[in-house]
Amino acid sequence: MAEKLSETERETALSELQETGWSLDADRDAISKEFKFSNFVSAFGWMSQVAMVAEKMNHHPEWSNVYNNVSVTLTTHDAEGLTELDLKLARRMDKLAG
Ligand SMILES: C[C@H](O)[C@H](O)[C@H]1CNC2=NC(N)=NC(=O)C2=N1
Repeated sequence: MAEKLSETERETALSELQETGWSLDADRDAISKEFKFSNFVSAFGWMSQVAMVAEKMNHHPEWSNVYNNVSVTLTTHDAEGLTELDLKLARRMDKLAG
């Protein structure tokens, strides 16, 4: 099982991820981001790609979609906080969003 990030690991990762629009929800030890697309089909296409990646990783996002907007929160339920898996999925999401 993935281990919770150390304080240093968390800070290093956050300073990188904040540059692409992720923010920390300190209460939940989770990271969140709003992804905006040009329309619903682009948003849902991206969600489909991410779903395949998430299933392969066995690490799943909390997300909701309204038209061209997808709100994402990542945390590791099993560890009750942020782990390397959340960082990995966040980076994959950014990459797939282009
Ligand atoms: C049994 C299964 O491995 C677990 O429930 C997985 C599935 N997907 C998961 N996704 C997330 N985000 N956190 C988890 O702890 C988690 N655990």
